[in-house]
Amino acid sequence: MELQKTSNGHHDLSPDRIPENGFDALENITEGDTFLPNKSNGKIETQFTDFVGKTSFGMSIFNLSNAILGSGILGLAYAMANTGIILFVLLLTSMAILSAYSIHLLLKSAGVVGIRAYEQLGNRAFGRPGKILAASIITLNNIGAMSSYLFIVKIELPHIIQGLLPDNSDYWFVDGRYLIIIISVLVILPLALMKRLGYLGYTSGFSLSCMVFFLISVIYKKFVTECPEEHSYNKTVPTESIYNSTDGMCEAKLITINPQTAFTIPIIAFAFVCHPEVLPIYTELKNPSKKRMQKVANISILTMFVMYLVTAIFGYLTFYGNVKSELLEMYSKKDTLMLCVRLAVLIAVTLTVPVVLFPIRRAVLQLLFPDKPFHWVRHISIAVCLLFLVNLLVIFVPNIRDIFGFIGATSAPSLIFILPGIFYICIVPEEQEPLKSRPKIQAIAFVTLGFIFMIMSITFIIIEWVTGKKTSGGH
Ligand SMILES: NC(=O)C[C@H](N)C(=O)O
Repeated sequence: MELQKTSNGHHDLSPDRIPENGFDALENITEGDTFLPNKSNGKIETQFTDFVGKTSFGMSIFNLSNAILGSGILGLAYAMANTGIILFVLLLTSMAILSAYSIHLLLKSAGVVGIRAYEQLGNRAFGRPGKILAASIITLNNIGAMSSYLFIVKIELPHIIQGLLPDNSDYWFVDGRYLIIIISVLVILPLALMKRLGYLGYTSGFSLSCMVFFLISVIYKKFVTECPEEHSYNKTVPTESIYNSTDGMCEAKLITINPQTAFTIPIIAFAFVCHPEVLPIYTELKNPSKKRMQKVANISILTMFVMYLVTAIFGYLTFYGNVKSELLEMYSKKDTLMLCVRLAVLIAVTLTVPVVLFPIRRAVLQLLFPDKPFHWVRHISIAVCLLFLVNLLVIFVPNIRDIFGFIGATSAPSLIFILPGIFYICIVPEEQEPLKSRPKIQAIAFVTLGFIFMIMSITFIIIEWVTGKKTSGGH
């Protein structure tokens, strides 16, 4: 059976298996006697005795690729414009490798104790506070992902409507702020009120096809679009190019640094987050073994790496220094092909919003009302509050870059680097790997790197926000 979407809006064990109000229920399954540590060949291996995964190797790759792929792809050309091609490729490659290493740490920790959910690793490492911490970071990440999806609606729906209108008049219904409220109330809320995700969980195939369609169009457009010499988007701070002496907006830079470079690592980190999905997908895998799951992860990461690189390069080589933090926004409103791409991406992200909302609500219910049975009032009010909060955020945040930046600098390094490293250090027993053994030292270095990324990114982003506001008086 295919997985359903979960923590970052992607895949989940079927709701029939994990009850709506379910972290503790999950904990009973995962940490009870359903997993039998099996000491064969002198190695401790844990088997999922209650559950036989049925998802094939290929389907698992598809599911994990879907978990990785999201709105992050739209920000990568902007990231490349602010680092230059070489620096970007180096950073993207490093993040892909580190992301695969992080999955190795998660799989190894999960293998020791037989756990199938990210939060449960937190529980195993630090008890309830660990579980609450992991759940809160996943929730923050999901709220960020949800906001970025809704932000795309805010930017793109007006473009689609304008593309269909004969004139360019500024009607109220081409204002993205009103449109997201309308879409939230008429489309997202009713879907979010369903008791179960049902078929919504299966939209992943559709989303992936939309993104492939987007990718092909971005490549095609590179060859038929002239670089806009004079674009309405004004850079407020001059670009300082190390490699090129001239500062033309229509030439490719190999290495460049400017204040917006601060957003590069967060955008790339955001784009690779899929880590809360890895263990549920592992549980569903047919003939599961760590090696097999690592292969699934490596292939998915490699595929997404190629997709990200191609999008960034062709997006950048179409618009060069003019490119905005949401690539789609750059294309002409009157272009029929791009109108179709916009529509496809828009439907995909709109359907993903309620799917991302479900796990957030589950976490909130679990944290605030742990032992209470299902109740419609709680179910509905949490969805309404979450949507209200995300709408407010999307209305007041001026740029999708700020969402990528904030989430990519806080929850993304925590989910990719800090938590998996710490879980590994705490969960893998000293007898098996002492603190001074190579794998543990590597894990410690990995956690440190995560903290460095986090502190560096947050500092640079705050500096950019403060100085950027001073020079431009807002955006
Ligand atoms: N936080 C996430 O789940 C982001 C996802 N990797 C994306 O690119 O949209």
